[in-house]
Amino acid sequence: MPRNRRSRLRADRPNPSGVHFLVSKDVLDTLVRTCTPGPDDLVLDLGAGPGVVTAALARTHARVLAVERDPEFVRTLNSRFRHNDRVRVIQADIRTVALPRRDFLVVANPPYSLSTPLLRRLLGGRRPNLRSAALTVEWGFAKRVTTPVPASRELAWWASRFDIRLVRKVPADHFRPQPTVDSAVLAIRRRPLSRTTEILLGEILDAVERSPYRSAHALVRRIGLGDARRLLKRCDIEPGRRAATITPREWRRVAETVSARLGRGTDAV
Ligand SMILES: C[S@@+](CC[C@H](N)C(=O)[O-])C[C@H]1O[C@@H](n2cnc3c(N)ncnc32)[C@H](O)[C@@H]1O
Repeated sequence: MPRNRRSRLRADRPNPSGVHFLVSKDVLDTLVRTCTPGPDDLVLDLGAGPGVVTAALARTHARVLAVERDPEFVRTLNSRFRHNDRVRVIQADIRTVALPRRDFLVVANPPYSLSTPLLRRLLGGRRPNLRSAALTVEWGFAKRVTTPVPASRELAWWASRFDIRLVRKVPADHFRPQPTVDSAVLAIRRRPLSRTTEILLGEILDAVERSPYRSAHALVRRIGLGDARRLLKRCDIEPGRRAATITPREWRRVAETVSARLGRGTDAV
């Protein structure tokens, strides 16, 4: 049977689990290049399947942790990487598997149904050890998490602590079976921030969630961050703007400015 007919048949097979395997070398290269792991890095492939991403990561000489729930795939992975002591296979659920206590990277094509719980785990914790990630996600999800003014407090929190960038669109035919929607490669990079900035940012985002229609000036004054008008001007934010229109990056600048002021022990903004 001609090759394209065979793959068309595979693509047409019902896929109740919603699992889509990557069949594009180009996308695989993009995923790896986005994170550029090296021999000193620890990289997680979450939802490793038969190991196409794991194999690409192994070629970078990074230490690789392949996490997979399905026992059959785990057997395949163990057999495929049995001679590579830089690759460890773990049979576990990516929603609960213990995350490394040291800095790590994630390069993966995880199940799309788990995109939100996964990002919640990777980006949402108090002191995230995730340094950077390259993930495939549904196109709509990618748009939601990269919009400049996120729709929820949780998305704003992620965006204020990490650079989240849409690297490229990935057409459905880059997977087997084909998903019903297009996908995207998402790049995520941690932006370190001090504990004080983190606390201030949390307070600001809480206040925005409570009072999205309040002006930035009224909101900052209510939180008690000093001379609100001066602080906002210094951060290039028009004080009359509605709180909900201000980007997480701009709020982060406000929190950093206040934090730096507190660090110097002076009230001057
Ligand atoms: C989209 S497939 C990707 C497989 C492979 N990474 C690839 O790109 O070809 C997702 C994989 O995650 C696995 N999986 C689904 N739910 C999981 C979970 N909760 N924990 C761990 N693995 C899971 C599936 O068995 C499947 O192998």
